[in-house]
Amino acid sequence: MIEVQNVSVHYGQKKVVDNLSFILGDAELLTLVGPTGCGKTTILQALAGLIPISDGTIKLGSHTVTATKTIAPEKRQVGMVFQDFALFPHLTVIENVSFKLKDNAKADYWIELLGLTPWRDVKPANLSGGQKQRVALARTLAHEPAFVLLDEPLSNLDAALKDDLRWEIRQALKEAGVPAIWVTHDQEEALSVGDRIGILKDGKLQQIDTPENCFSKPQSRFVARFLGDASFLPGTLNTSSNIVATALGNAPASPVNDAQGEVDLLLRPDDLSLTLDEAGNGEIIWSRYEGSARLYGVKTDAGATVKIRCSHENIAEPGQRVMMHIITTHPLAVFER
Ligand SMILES: Nc1ncnc2c1ncn2[C@@H]1O[C@H](COP(=O)(O)OP(=O)(O)OP(=O)(O)O)[C@@H](O)[C@H]1O
Repeated sequence: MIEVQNVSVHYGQKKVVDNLSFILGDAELLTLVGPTGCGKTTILQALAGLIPISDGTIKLGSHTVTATKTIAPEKRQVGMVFQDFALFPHLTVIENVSFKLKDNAKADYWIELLGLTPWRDVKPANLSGGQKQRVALARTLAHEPAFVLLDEPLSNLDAALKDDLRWEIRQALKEAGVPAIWVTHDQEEALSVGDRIGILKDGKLQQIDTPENCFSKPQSRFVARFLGDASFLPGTLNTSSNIVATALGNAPASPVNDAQGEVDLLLRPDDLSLTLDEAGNGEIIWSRYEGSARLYGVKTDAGATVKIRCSHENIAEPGQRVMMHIITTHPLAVFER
């Protein structure tokens, strides 16, 4: 278990992590996202013991760290995985994974589990990026860490490789049964691999919850925008029925911070249908081809702009009139105007 309570970190006078608190259960995977410079790497470094904290408490199993009572990184039993793999170039895969291990069986176990057996006696220069990252993970897990910190582990890899490897890494961490924190700048990655996701801004945790809750019940417009395409459509909330009425139809509402009366409804691009219709309620202003889908920017007749994602077969051009309807049936977040 990792327990972080009211932790702050300063670089000189500048507070870069501000009153951070969360508890991570055994085998739980937390993904941390946020704009560049928001403090993600600093949090990992503080947990690893590479930089001191200026306030608060970190509990790592039986160890407790404070601003005045620190514990050396090598005593924290931390496993770290970096974007640049950090392998020894002169050692083979098995030598890298079993480095400083007394028992090679653990190295063999993770080499096999991560599909590296055919490359057991090969040096890193002869491996692909994905294979190198598997070796780095095998080495980390073979040393039986109490917790694992991953700093952008996939950012040096091709898009095609990332999808499979993110699942393999998640499965391996679950197999190891240790708590892990995975820092990424890729919102989609954070939403898909994390048991929970934490969204940071200026060193402060804005929200920490399941990916589903953070995406569909964001506690702020910042979180709503950061996790995906977000349009805000004016509406009026009926608080007794929790239905919001908008120019594009009614929808069940999930009010944020007791929003009421005149509100803005959060719409994701899949929450709306779109058909060509001269007598419709808006006009296409731009279109973006995405391969399997098309994303449209549409101006409603009332003057709001919304984004709508449709099948690639649904072709509309800027300037064409369209009819839009809200099609989602689950409650949508509404914010005070
Ligand atoms: N050694 C340092 N000395 C002074 N300031 C630093 C140092 N390292 C980082 N910072 C500052 O601390 C803040 C947080 O940096 P950090 O690297 O943790 O952000 P990040 O969220 O990981 O960013 P990115 O997504 O770009 O990697 C930034 O404003 C950065 O400029």
